[in-house]
Amino acid sequence: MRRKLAAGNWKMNGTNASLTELQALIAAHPTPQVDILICPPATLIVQAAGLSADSPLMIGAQDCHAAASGAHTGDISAPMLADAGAVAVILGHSERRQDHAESSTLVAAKATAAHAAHLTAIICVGESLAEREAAQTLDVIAEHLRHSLPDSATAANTVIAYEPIWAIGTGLTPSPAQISEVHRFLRAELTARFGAEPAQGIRLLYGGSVKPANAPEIFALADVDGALVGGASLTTAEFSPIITALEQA
Ligand SMILES: O=C[C@H](O)COP(=O)(O)O
Repeated sequence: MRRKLAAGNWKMNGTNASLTELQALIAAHPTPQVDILICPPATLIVQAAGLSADSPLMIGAQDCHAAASGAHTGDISAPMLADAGAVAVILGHSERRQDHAESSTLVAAKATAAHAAHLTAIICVGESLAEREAAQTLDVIAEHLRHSLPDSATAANTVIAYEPIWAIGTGLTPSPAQISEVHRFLRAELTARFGAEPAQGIRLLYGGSVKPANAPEIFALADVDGALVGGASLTTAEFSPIITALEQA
């Protein structure tokens, strides 16, 4: 049985003042029936981890370097994130693939580093609108998955997030049939690579314009084990009902 996961990605948003939202979220969900993870910007990880230390809410990061330490100005390593209090790290988000030209091979190296630091790697895959319109969605997903996922991936240390690029921050979402098709495909690809039992345990998140209004329909789909939420994770008013919808799914 896969435990469901509501993950919030604050992206490049948030200052100390935003920690009041985190406090409110912790207070609103003292005994959640699902895992809750907030990935604030790196500058807030230490404070966020301190605030949530006595609660079930977990703190994650949004990226890490593939090396454990060294001359990489401006970068942060997986052991540093773990030391700061993070338990997970988002890797291969489309915004990093686009803004920083990150390849799937690099994502796999980062995931290997995350695993070595005992962080859960949340590995993102997803097609652009042009790729969907050219009927290349499953090919793109297969390529992302094959090359971004290291052999060290297990159900305990890896989560896959399907995020169609055209649905991120746009208010657009794929139809339930489109989400189901990709999640079914992801499960089949994982089964082919890792075997049925390990593949059954890996959680698959959907991400892209998840809001309180559409969360129940998305969470009702087979093989959707939760969500990676951007904009709606910034406030407790929006994220809390998404968590509740996941608990009730
Ligand atoms: O990591 C989160 C996703 O990019 C989704 O962002 P969004 O919920 O603002 O569309």
